[in-house]
Amino acid sequence: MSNVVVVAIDGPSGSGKSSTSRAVAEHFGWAYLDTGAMYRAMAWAWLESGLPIEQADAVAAMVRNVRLEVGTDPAAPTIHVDGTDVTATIREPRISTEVSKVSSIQQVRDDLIARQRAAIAAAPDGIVVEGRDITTVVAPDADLRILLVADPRARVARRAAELGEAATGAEVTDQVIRRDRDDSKVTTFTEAAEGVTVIDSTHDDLPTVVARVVDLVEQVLVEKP
Ligand SMILES: Nc1ncnc2c1ncn2[C@@H]1O[C@H](COP(=O)(O)OP(=O)(O)OP(=O)(O)O)[C@@H](O)[C@H]1O
Ligand SMILES: Nc1ccn([C@H]2C[C@H](O)[C@@H](COP(=O)(O)O)O2)c(=O)n1
Repeated sequence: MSNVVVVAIDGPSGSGKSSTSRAVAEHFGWAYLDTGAMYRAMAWAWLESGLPIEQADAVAAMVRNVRLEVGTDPAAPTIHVDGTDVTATIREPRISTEVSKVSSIQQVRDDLIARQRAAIAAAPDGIVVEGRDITTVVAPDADLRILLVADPRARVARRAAELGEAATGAEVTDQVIRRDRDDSKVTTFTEAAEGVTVIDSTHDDLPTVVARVVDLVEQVLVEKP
C-alpha cells in the first residue's frame, strides 16, 4: 500500500467540494486536484475546436491530444491547455453551460480518469481529490471517501451569492440544478457508495465543514500504517 494519503470528495454542484477540499489540503500541506477543472478545460478546448458535439469520436480524439497541465497547489490551483492558461476562463458561465456535453462522452471520461489517476500517483505526501466520481470510479480505494451534500436551495443560493450580477437567476439555476441532472446520467454523486461518509453542509458554514473533514483525516492518519 502507498504511503500517500488520498482523500476523495464527491458531491453535487455548489455543495462546497472545491472550497472544502482546498482548505483541507492547505491544512495538511497536501496537493489538491480539481477534476471538474479538467472537464471544464476540455470543454474550453472543444469550444475552441468548433467540432460538432455529435462527432463524439472526433471530440474524444481532440481531447486525447490536448496537453493538460494541472497545478495542484491548493493556495493557487492552475490549469493550462496546450500552454494557454485557462484557469479563469473555465469559470465563465458559457463553460458551466456546456461542460456536461463533453463530460458525458465516455471516451473523454476514460482519458481524464487515467490522467487523474496519474496525478494522484505523483502526489508526494497526500492529495485531496474532488469531483463527481472520485469515491466510486477514480479512487474507490482512497484512504477517506466523503460525499458532500447540501439542500438544492442552499446550493443555488451559494452559487447566486458567488456570481452576483454576473449571472441571472435562471442562469444560476441552470448551472446547479440542470447541470446536476445532466451530470448524474454518467456519474453517481447523489447517493453514497458503501464506505463513503456523508456530510450535509446545508446548515453548516465552511469552517465547520472543513473542521469535520480535518477530524476525519486525523482519524485516518492515526490508523494508516
Ligand atoms: N458550508 C458552506 N456554507 C456556505 N457557503 C459555502 C459552504 N461551502 C462552500 N460555500 C460557498 O458556496 C459556493 C460554492 O462552493 P464550491 O465552489 O466549493 O462548490 P462545489 O461543490 O465545488 O461546486 P461546483 O461543483 O459547481 O464547482 C462558494 O461561493 C463557496 O464559498
Ligand atoms: N469527476 C468529475 C468532475 C466533474 N465532472 C463534470 C461535471 C461538471 O458539470 C463539470 C464541472 O465540474 P465542477 O467544476 O462544477 O465541479 O465536470 C465530472 O463529470 N466528473
